[in-house]
Amino acid sequence: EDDIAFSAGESDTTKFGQAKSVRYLLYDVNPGEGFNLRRDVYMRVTNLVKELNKEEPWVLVLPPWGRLYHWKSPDLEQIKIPWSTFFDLPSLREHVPVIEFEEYLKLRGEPVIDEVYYLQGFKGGWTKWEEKMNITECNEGTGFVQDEEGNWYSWFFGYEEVYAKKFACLSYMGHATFIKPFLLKNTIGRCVMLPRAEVLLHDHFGNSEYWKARRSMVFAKHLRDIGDEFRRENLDSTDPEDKTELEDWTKMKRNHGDALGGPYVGVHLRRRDYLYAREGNLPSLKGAAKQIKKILKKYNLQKVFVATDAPSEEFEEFKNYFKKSKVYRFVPSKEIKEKYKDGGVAIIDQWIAAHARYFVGSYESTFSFRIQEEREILGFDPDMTFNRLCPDNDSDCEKPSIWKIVY
Ligand SMILES: C[C@@H]1O[C@H](OP(=O)(O)OP(=O)(O)OC[C@H]2O[C@@H](n3cnc4c(=O)[nH]c(N)nc43)[C@H](O)[C@@H]2O)[C@@H](O)[C@H](O)[C@@H]1O
Repeated sequence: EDDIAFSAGESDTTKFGQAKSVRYLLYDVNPGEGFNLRRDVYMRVTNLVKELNKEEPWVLVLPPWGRLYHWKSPDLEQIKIPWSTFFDLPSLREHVPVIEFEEYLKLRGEPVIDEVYYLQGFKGGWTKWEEKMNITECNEGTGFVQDEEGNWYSWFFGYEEVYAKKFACLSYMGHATFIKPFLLKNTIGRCVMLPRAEVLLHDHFGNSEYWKARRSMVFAKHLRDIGDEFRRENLDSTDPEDKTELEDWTKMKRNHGDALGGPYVGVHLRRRDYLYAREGNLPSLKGAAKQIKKILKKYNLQKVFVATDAPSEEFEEFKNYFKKSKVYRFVPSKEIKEKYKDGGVAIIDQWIAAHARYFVGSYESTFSFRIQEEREILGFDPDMTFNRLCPDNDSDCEKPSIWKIVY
C-alpha cells in the first residue's frame, strides 16, 4: 500500500530532477459537522493537494472518522475509524495521493505533527469579500493545550500519544488553493495539520475538478455489495437491468438518461434533529407518504425504499400510510453494524436510494445532496433526481438546485 501512496512522490522526484522528500498534509473539520459535509471538505482539500503536487510531492493524510454527533448507536466504539471502512482507497488515490493516519504514524515512527495552523474567520466577520490570511491570536477556545516541554496536545482523533510541535491560529478568508504559497514557503515541517478545514472554500464549485474529486470518492466495495444484495433480494433491482454498472471512475462517463434505475422510488426522509434545524421545510410523516403515493402512481411503481434516520416507531407509522405499496428500509444485522458502524449503514442507505428509478430527498440535506451526485455519476435523468419532499402547507414548493455533472 505504501508504494501506491508514494507513486506520485516518485514521479515528482523525476520531474524535479532532484529528490524532494514527501510532505504530509493532515486536516480536520469542526466537530459539529456531519458526515456528508465532511465529504465536501475532503473534496476541497484534495484539490489543494493536487495543486501542491504541481510544485513538490505532498501526500494527504486522511483524518480518522469518529465522535460524530449523529453516530450514537449505543454499544459501538466509533472512533479511529479508517477511511477504508467507508471508501475505496485505490479510487481516492487515482485523484490524489492519500494515506490513512495510522499509516502516517507508522511511516513517521514517532507520533508527531510538526506544525498546526488552526483556521478561523477574521474577528468581527467581514463586509467585503477578499482573499486574505494572517497569523493572529485565537478567536475562541481551540482545544489545543501546551505542556511544560512546549508540545501541543489536542483530541487528535483519539490518539492520545500524538502531539504537535508548533501551533498557531490562522485567520483565513479564501479558496482552498489560496493557502498553497503559505504551505510551500512559510512552513517547513514534514507534516502540517489544518484543523477547521471547512474554512477553506471550494476553488470552483461544480466544475470538472470538483467532479473529479467527487467521482474519486467511490464507496468501499463491501458496502456497495451489501446494498446491491438488498436491491436484488427486495427491490428487483440489478445493475444490468437498471443500466447502472460501475466502471473505474477515471473512465466512466455517462449521459443523462443512460441509467434507468430499479423499479422503486427512493426517498431520503431526514428526521430527528433536522425537524428542528429545518422547521417549516419538512413534511409530516403523513404528508410525506401522500407525496410519495403520487409519485408511485405517476411512474407506475409499486415499491418504496426509505433511507432514514427515523426511529422505528416513526418508520412504522410512515409505512402504515401505504395500503397498496410495499415500503422497505435497510435494517443491518448485528455483524454489519459492528463492522461498518453507523457511517457504513448510512452509506448503504445512500447507495440503495441512489439506484432508484426516481429519487426524492429532504430539503437542503447534505445526505440528500450526496445521493443526487451519485445519481449524476450513474447517469440518471436530472428530473428523476433533483426532487425534494415539500412541507404539508406548500405542496408546490421550490425544487432543489440542479448541479449537473461536468467532465
Ligand atoms: C441539522 C444539520 O443537519 C446536517 O445533516 P444532513 O445535511 O442531513 O446530513 P449529514 O451531515 O450526513 O448528517 C446526518 C447524519 O444522520 C444520519 N442519517 C441521516 N439520514 C440518514 C439515513 O437516511 N439513513 C441513515 N442510516 N442515517 C442517516 C447519518 O449518520 C448522517 O451522517 C448536519 O450535517 C449538520 O451537522 C446539522 O446537524
